[in-house]
Amino acid sequence: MISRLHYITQDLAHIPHWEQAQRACEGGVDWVQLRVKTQEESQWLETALRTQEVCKSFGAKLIVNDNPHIAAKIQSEGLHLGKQDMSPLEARQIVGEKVIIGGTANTLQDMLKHVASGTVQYIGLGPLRFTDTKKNLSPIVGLEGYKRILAQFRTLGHNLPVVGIGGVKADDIEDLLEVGLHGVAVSSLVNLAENPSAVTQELLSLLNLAVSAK
Ligand SMILES: Cc1ncc(COP(=O)(O)OP(=O)(O)O)c(N)n1
Ligand SMILES: Cc1ncsc1CCOP(=O)(O)O
Ligand SMILES: [Mg+2]
Repeated sequence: MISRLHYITQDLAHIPHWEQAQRACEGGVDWVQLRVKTQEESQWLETALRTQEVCKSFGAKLIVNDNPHIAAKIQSEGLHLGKQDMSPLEARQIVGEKVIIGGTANTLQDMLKHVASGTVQYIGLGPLRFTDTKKNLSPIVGLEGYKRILAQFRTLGHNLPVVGIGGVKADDIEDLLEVGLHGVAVSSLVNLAENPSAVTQELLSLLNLAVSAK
């Protein structure tokens, strides 16, 4: 089952990835994506192992961003790949059949490519709006973009879960689920909050509310 809240760590000078994961898990998150951008392989592996320890202690799934080799080494539950990363089919050879592979999309064509691969199990579609968290951001999708792309995707008979990403705020959740997203992926909203666990809790209850209103 693909979670409705994908919590994502980020490189921050004042707090390591595993502590970020701990705060989000304390808020109830069960899906943690480790998104490391500035560490060499050996430090990245150490970070992944420490973050995995935290996730295991909370029963949360760990999704490694970008790096199939680290995902395979630590046997994480998942791996997320974008357009600039290894192809999901190639990565599948490295991580094996059991690992959940997610893929990034910015357009309907990207989504259809993931379906055609036969190996991607969820899609992260975005960005919803501008965000400082990612460099080289793809064109903004916006709420109207989600509405149009998801309607076309479902009309074509596809039912892969799709999560919205990029500048997502608590106030967006109701609208995003209404247009057909399965859930949302958030990073800085939680990581830069004064009380990250409380923000996580709030996001989870808003998602639950939106799901039960469907
Ligand atoms: C859930 C989710 N969706 C999209 C992304 C973005 O992945 P990518 O395009 O590879 O960009 P980076 O995160 O690697 O900068 C994601 N990480 N998670
Ligand atoms: C990884 C990624 N891909 C598209 S936007 C984004 C960053 C999401 O972070 P935030 O929730 O802080 O905008
Ligand atoms: Mg990537």
